[in-house]
Amino acid sequence: MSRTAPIPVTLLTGFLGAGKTTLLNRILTERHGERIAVIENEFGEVGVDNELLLGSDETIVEMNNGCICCTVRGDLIRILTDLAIRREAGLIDFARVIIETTGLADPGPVAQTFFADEDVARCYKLDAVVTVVDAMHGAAQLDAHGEARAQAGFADRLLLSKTDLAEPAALAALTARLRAINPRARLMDAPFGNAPLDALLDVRGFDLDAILEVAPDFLTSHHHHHQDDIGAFVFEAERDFDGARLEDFLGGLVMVYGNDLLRYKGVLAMAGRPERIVFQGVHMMMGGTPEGVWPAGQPRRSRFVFIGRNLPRELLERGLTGCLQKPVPAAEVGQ
Ligand SMILES: Nc1nc2c(ncn2[C@@H]2O[C@H](COP(=O)(O)OP(=O)(O)OP(=O)(O)O)[C@@H](O)[C@H]2O)c(=O)[nH]1
Repeated sequence: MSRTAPIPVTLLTGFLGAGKTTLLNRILTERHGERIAVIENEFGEVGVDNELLLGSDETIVEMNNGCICCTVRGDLIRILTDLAIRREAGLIDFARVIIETTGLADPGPVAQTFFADEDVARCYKLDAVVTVVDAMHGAAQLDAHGEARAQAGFADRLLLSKTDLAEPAALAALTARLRAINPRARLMDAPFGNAPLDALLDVRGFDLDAILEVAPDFLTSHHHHHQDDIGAFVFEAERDFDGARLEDFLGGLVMVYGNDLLRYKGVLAMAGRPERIVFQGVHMMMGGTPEGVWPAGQPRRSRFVFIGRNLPRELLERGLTGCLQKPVPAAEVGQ
């Protein structure tokens, strides 16, 4: 299909909330003079990350109907093939692809696609697996989740985010542990995605022989099972949130469920605030920042995604609905 050089692909991975989108935004907004096609895979059926990406004139393809490492691997092949065809026809232009996986993806099967599918292998070459590790929550994530260990094990680059928040002793212990899991990868501090671009792109790092050494069944294994108790809950609303009530509710929620709330994020409409409020949370750490305005002529529609273990869905539904501004009674409308 392709007569030109294979297109380099960077696989950006890391556990839920590690800082993948933050790093991606850093890459997209840096003046590197290159067009990048981005494939975003999110865990909930409704995505938020595409709204958080800054370099919006890039080609961005969303994959939200399943996790890239299992159910939607066929979609990934179709998307990659379609991008290559459109590029060759001169309809779009990009020099490389960055795939941001869900925080629960095992990068192994995704990397496998670049060797196992003929069309993909002809048009693309996997340049590197870049894994972001949260310096604050990383050790607990490595303990609890096989996916976090696989992400570290497959990495060509290990980037430590949130080094600004971690205790030096904990940081040293995590660094030693990552080096033991994956001595092959170059490891560096990258608070807020701050790492030199030339250390991330054109790494020519993905080494099939090295991978076959640590994962001999890499080219043949297909099955990956997510922990069944981890799920996503999506809440959408067209009434604004009451800021004080939302703060109270989320404060109480994380006190009780913080351990199991792996990740929550949203783009929210708050009463009295004209801007969109981007809300981010990982376990008990959360915060909101104003980011951009709502598109003119469209409803201020909030979208909130929670990812966690045994999520209290009913409580979330009731609690969040209770944080919305009360509807104006019909009798008062037009008075
Ligand atoms: N203090 C601090 N916060 C960070 C750093 N990197 C990322 N964050 C914050 O951590 C939160 C999660 O960051 P994201 O970049 O959205 O993480 P992600 O890996 O894309 O998350 P998911 O894709 O939802 O799993 C956001 O609130 C970021 O601002 C860092 O180095 N230091």
